[in-house]
Amino acid sequence: MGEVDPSFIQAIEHRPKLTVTEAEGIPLIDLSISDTQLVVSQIAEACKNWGFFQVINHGVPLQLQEKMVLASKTFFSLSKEEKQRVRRDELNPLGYYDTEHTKNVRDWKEVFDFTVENPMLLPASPDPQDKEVENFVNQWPRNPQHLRELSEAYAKEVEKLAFKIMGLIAFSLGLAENRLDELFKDSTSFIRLNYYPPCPIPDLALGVGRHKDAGALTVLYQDDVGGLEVKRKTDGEWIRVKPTANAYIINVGDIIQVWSNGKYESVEHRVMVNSERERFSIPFFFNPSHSTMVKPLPELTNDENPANYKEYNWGKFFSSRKLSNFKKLGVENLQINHFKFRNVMRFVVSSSGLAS
Ligand SMILES: O=C(O)CCC(=O)C(=O)O
Ligand SMILES: [Fe+2]
Repeated sequence: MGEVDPSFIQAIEHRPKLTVTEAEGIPLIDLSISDTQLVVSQIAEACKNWGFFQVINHGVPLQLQEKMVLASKTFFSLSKEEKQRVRRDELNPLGYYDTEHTKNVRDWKEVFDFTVENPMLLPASPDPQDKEVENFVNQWPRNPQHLRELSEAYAKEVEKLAFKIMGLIAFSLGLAENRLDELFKDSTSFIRLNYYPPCPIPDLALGVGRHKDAGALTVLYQDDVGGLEVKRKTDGEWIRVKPTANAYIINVGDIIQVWSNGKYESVEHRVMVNSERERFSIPFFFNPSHSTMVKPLPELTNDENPANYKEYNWGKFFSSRKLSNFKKLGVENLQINHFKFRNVMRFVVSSSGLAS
């Protein structure tokens, strides 16, 4: 084993256990069931109890998914020089990147990011006074040649699934199915191709460190290797999400947590790596337009159940996150907790659970 860059090493309390707990408990939901009420109630339970679930019979053509995975494998198998040609930088956050950090520890992975809307509009800076908006444009490698065409077709299909699940979630909150749809016009949704190479120190490093997804919803493909772990809400134990053939993993992001006024929480997760097999995954991050002001939905708040979060602008939040990854600020990056009201009267009995 050669020398490993110390920036990959997790603090002792965040290192993974090599004995894996694989729970049967993470719900598997069949979207082809004609009883919509049943599907909606399954989704409500899953969002409340886990923040995670898997879906089958989801409508994304299997052949397209297989081609997408194959193209991703081909891209990551190219030489470093070839991949660096589409490297992302401070000016363009899209493309290839191999030094991603989560909470200031380096992740054992390489990624390739592209947006669904091309170009994508985002604030030029996180500064609230700066009103400038910038266009971000995808960068495509020369190889594999068909990556662009394939990625665009795949993005369309997965986006359809994301809208469908968002509709079911809205329904489960007592809202009209299309209540949130318009917020995803001019979306900032993006897809990440993840490649986790075999790792000589799987007990010290992580493919992705513990984090919550900042957007609305994540629709994730994972291969059969396994490694994704979810922090179980009941006891804080890290639980492995069992790879399930032809399933997508869905998780609630921070924005749904705020929209639902905390009813559906965004749950922490991480990715373990292993010393034998490389792993591929493809998350689709379903994000609203940059101009969206995120706050608890008025239909879900009232005098008895007041808003638990202050309003924030999604575009500014997103660009602040992107920037903190480049600058490696050495401090905690922006979290939705920072927008939580500290209502002493309401939370006096459970103050310990609020500080996180
Ligand atoms: O690779 C995975 O299974 C999940 C990756 C992830 O959580 C992320 O990219 O946000
Ligand atoms: Fe994630």
